[in-house]
This record gives sequence, C-alpha cells and structure tokens, in this order.
Amino acid sequence: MDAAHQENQAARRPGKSAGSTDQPMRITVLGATGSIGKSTLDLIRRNPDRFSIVAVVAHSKAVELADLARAVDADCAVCADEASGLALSSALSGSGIATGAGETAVLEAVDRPVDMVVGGIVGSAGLKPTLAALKPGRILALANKECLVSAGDLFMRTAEDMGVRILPVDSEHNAIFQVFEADNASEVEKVILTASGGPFRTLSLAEMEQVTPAQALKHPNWEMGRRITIDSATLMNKGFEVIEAFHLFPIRRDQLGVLVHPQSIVHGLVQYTDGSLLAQLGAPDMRTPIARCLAWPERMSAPVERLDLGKIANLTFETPDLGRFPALKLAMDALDHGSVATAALNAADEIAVEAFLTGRIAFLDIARLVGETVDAVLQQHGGVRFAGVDDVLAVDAHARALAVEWTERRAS
Ligand SMILES: NC(=O)C1=CN([C@@H]2O[C@H](COP(=O)(O)OP(=O)(O)OC[C@H]3O[C@@H](n4cnc5c(N)ncnc54)[C@H](OP(=O)(O)O)[C@@H]3O)[C@@H](O)[C@H]2O)C=CC1
Ligand SMILES: CC(=O)[C@@H](O)[C@H](O)COP(=O)(O)O
Ligand SMILES: [Mn+2]
Repeated sequence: MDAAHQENQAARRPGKSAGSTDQPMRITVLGATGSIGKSTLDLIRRNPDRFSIVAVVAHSKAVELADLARAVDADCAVCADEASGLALSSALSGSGIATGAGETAVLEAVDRPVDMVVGGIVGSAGLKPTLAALKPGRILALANKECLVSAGDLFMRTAEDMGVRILPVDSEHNAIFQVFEADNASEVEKVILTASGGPFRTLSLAEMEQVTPAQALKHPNWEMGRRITIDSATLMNKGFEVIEAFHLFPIRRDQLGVLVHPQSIVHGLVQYTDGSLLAQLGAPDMRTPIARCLAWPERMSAPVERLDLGKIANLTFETPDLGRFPALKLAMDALDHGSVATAALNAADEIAVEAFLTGRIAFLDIARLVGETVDAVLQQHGGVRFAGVDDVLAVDAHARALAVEWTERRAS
C-alpha cells in the first residue's frame, strides 16, 4: 500500500465515537457480576483509554464484585444487598474504591455523573435503579428486558422525557437496531426475532413433563444467567422479547414475528416494502451486541469468533409451535392486554422459574402458573394505568403473592 493510499484510508476512518472522545467515556455497570456485566467489563478492560468505569453494582456477590472493581479501577462498588456491605468494604479496603450497600447506596451510585449506564440487572429488581439511570445526556445500554416487560410504557416515556437514548443490548433487538433504517421506518413491513428453540425444541409435551432443571439449564448456544436460560427453554424469553421489541421500535404489534432458528447465527431481521429482508448475523457471543452499544455510533473491535459461513453451511428456520411452547403465546396475549398483564407476566414468571429450579413445580407448570396468575391479576387490576413505578411494583407484588400461593397449592 503506498503512502497516499494509507493517508486516504486513515482520513476515511471515523475519528471519534461516544467512547473515543479525548476523555474516556464514563460508564456505570448495573449487574456487574452477571453474564452481561462480565462481558461488558471484559470489553472495557481491553480498551482502558477509551472507557473508564465509575460504578459497578451487583446484588450480593461481594468478593466477585470487589475483584471486578479492582480490575477495572472503578470509582465505586455497591451491593444492593445490605448484608453484603461488610464483605464488600473489607474486600476493597485500602483500594481507594468507595463502597456501599443497600437500595439508597445503589441509587447514589447511579446518580454519579456518567455518559452511559449498562443495565444488566436481572428481573424487575432492576426497574428502580435502571429508571433512576435515565438522566439527561446519558445513553442507556439496556439488557434488563424485564424493565420493558414490567413497565414498558412508563420506562419509554421517562427515557423520552429525559432525552435518554436507549441502545438495545439484547442480541435480537441489537440485531434489529443494526438493520432498522430509522429514515425508512414507514417502509418497514415486519420485524422478526429469532429464537434458538432452547434445549427442548424437538421434545413432545409428554417428554417435557419430565425434564429437570439441569437439562433446562443447558442452553444449546448461549452462556447466560439462570433465569433467562430457563426462559429460553420455555420460550417465555422470546415472548418477553416480543414485548421488548414493541416498546423499542416504532412498529405495531401485528408487525412482530418470531422464527425458530436453532443455530442462533441470524439474530434478527427487518423486512421492507420493497421485499428486502435485512438481517444481522454473528457468533452467539454477547460481546458483539455489547460492543455495538459501547462504541455506538461507531464500531469497535470485539474478541469474538468470526463466522465461517462455508463451514456452518446450513442455517435453518422453523415456525414456533405455540402448542408445545404456551409461554410464548401467554406473553403475546399479555402484550395485547396491556401493561398490567405484562407486569404480572414477568412477576409470575420470576416466581415460577425459581420454583422450578428448586424442584417445587414441574417444567410445564411454569406456563400454567403464569397463565393463571396473569388472568387473576387482570381480573383485579385490569383497568389500572401505571402513573409511576409504585403502581407497577404493586401489581408486581400482587402477582408474586398469587404465584407463591399457586406453588404452595402444587406442593401440597
Ligand atoms: N446473559 C445474556 O446473554 C443475556 C441477558 N439478557 C438480560 O440481561 C439481564 C441480565 O442477565 P444475566 O447477565 O444473564 O443475569 P445473571 O444472573 O448472570 O446476572 C444478574 C446480575 O444482576 C445482579 N442483581 C440481581 N439482583 C439484583 C438487585 N436486586 N440489585 C442489583 N443487582 C442485582 C446480580 O448480582 P449478584 O451476582 O450479586 O447476584 C448479577 O450481577 C437479564 O434481564 C437478561 O434477561 C439479555 C440478553 C442476553
Ligand atoms: C443472547 C440473547 O439475546 C438471549 O436472549 C437469547 O436470545 C436466548 O436464546 P433463545 O433464542 O433461546 O431465547
Ligand atoms: Mn435475546
């Protein structure tokens, strides 16, 4: 390559991104000890000039959080669990890293000035801190999909009021984000989320009656936390993702579709009125969508496997079977019923997944429990409109109580 060509190439290279300004981009990571949190911190550690970590937040894994905080030289580390505060402060004593524990400490950590917050807490426990992260001038890289399932309208309204840009971390939504042409939104016909189908994709309902937590925790393609892994096995995760997509993109409910794609290589697709179907492909490694968010609107290098499509050879697609995977239908129906139903859906599912993992209910009971709980909550709170987070948490608490009763009846 001659010098003039090199100069030309360099001139075409984008100079700065949200993360490559003169000052490093300041980031807070919620759910730092989880699968999303650790993938995020891995990318950040590889780019110390580009990013600096302000706060890392977890629930109770104090020692692990302390190690991560040291590794990225965070300003502060916080456990949401009050009782883990002592373990955290001793693990970080002498490090110069500030520590805290409990809900107020989490909200104070979220309040520290940053450019981006990565929302990687699991479940509706993430709702308050992630809502609190919505402050003017920030970007929210959102993985915690339960925020949108529990409180999508409220969450998106707050983000809009605050002028916060939400970048989707969830692989399907990140894929769609990458191929969704905002300028041609009115020409979008369909948005398609792919689903691996989970470990029980080919099992009959009778066979699924017998499956164990250990089998359900073996996702065919992704390494993830326990809750989302079980949700993938029931396809509730895909139902949540339909709700998530409805809130994230300017589309109607009837434009959303799900396609089972066992290889998890094609993550999401957008179909346009001219017949074009645009897709994003990548190895099943969350560092690709996370990197897309961290570097947005540019790109950055990510240490993920490169696809060799010649070797992969076959990409296959199937229509989801709602008879064998009723959780997907429950979620789509909940979206049609509105906010109360989706909040109850998430809360009931959190209880159901935990009950399954601890051997108190069977795998197929998850959808039974969730369906009956959503119906019962709708009967009582059907017409409620969420004005604030406390309204959401009231429905969430009611659904949890009913779901616990369901589990107890099952066990007796
Ligand atoms: N893993 C993945 O590949 C993907 C995940 N997502 C979504 O991202 C979110 C995180 O998933 P994942 O990383 O797999 O989950 P993990 O179970 O691996 O991690 C959950 C994280 O949340 C923290 N946490 C739990 N409860 C609280 C709380 N009350 N306050 C503060 N922190 C809390 C945990 O802390 P501690 O370790 O101390 O308990 C941990 O850091 C979920 O919403 C999931 O649906 C979306 C797409 C892909
Ligand atoms: C990695 C990710 O985004 C998960 O949400 C993943 O999609 C789960 O796999 P399923 O497609 O099996 O739900
Ligand atoms: Mn996903």
